[in-house]
Amino acid sequence: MGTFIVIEGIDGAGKSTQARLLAKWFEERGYDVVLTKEPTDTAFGKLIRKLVLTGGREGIIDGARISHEAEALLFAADRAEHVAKLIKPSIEAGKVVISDRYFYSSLAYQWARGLDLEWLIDLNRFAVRPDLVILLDLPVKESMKRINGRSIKTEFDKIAELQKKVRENYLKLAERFPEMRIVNALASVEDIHNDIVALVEHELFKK
Ligand SMILES: Nc1ncnc2c1ncn2[C@@H]1O[C@H](COP(=O)(O)OP(=O)(O)O)[C@@H](O)[C@H]1O
Ligand SMILES: Cc1cn([C@H]2C[C@H](O)[C@@H](COP(=O)(O)OP(=O)(O)O)O2)c(=O)[nH]c1=O
Repeated sequence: MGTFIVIEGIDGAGKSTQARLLAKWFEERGYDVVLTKEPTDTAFGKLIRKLVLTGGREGIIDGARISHEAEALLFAADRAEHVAKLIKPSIEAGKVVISDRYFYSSLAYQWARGLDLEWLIDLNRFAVRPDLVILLDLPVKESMKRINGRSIKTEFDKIAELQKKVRENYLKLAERFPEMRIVNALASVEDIHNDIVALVEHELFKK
């Protein structure tokens, strides 16, 4: 059996940067690595980008934004395909799977949208549990600085407010899910990478 590692955190926390570095670290040690992300690049992911992640007309059906419940179901559908077609087969083939976001994103974000946490957990029960989840934690102000210049999808303050709630949710989830480990993402890229490697070595190779 392979290994399944997930990187989580608010937008701009450094997930994709660290996922890439961790993938390289495993590759240099001879592992067969699958680096992947959610939302995926499949038709489901494209539908999410069209219906959920745009502030424009595309996210509107019959004059109203799509509901938060429909959002949660779209993310779950995308994830179901991701698990069935890529994650499960890769783990079974003995590979190291590294995913930039997973169902913890649905819990943190859709919960922040006001949906019921227990419903979200039930909805995502099909999703195989990772061996390790790295939660990159940093203040929203810092993440905002990092993504400044990226296309802002809605009004800035509203995003900051949502991200604050999402950050708090992640920290609460880390108390509930023992596979989640908090890493201080305020450090340099290199220091964070070293912290992640130390966790991987400690958590996955201790036996
Ligand atoms: N530790 C860090 N310190 C400063 N800037 C960083 C750090 N890690 C990543 N960045 C930069 O911040 C931005 C967001 O990083 P990224 O890895 O894309 O985050 P995410 O995938 O979580 O949205 C990028 O421009 C990246 O180069
Ligand atoms: C996977 C997932 C992401 N999201 C949110 C987090 C991000 O703000 C947004 C898009 O993720 P992001 O990582 O920014 O992907 P991309 O850069 O490809 O658009 O979707 C959820 O709300 N629920 C989920 O289940």
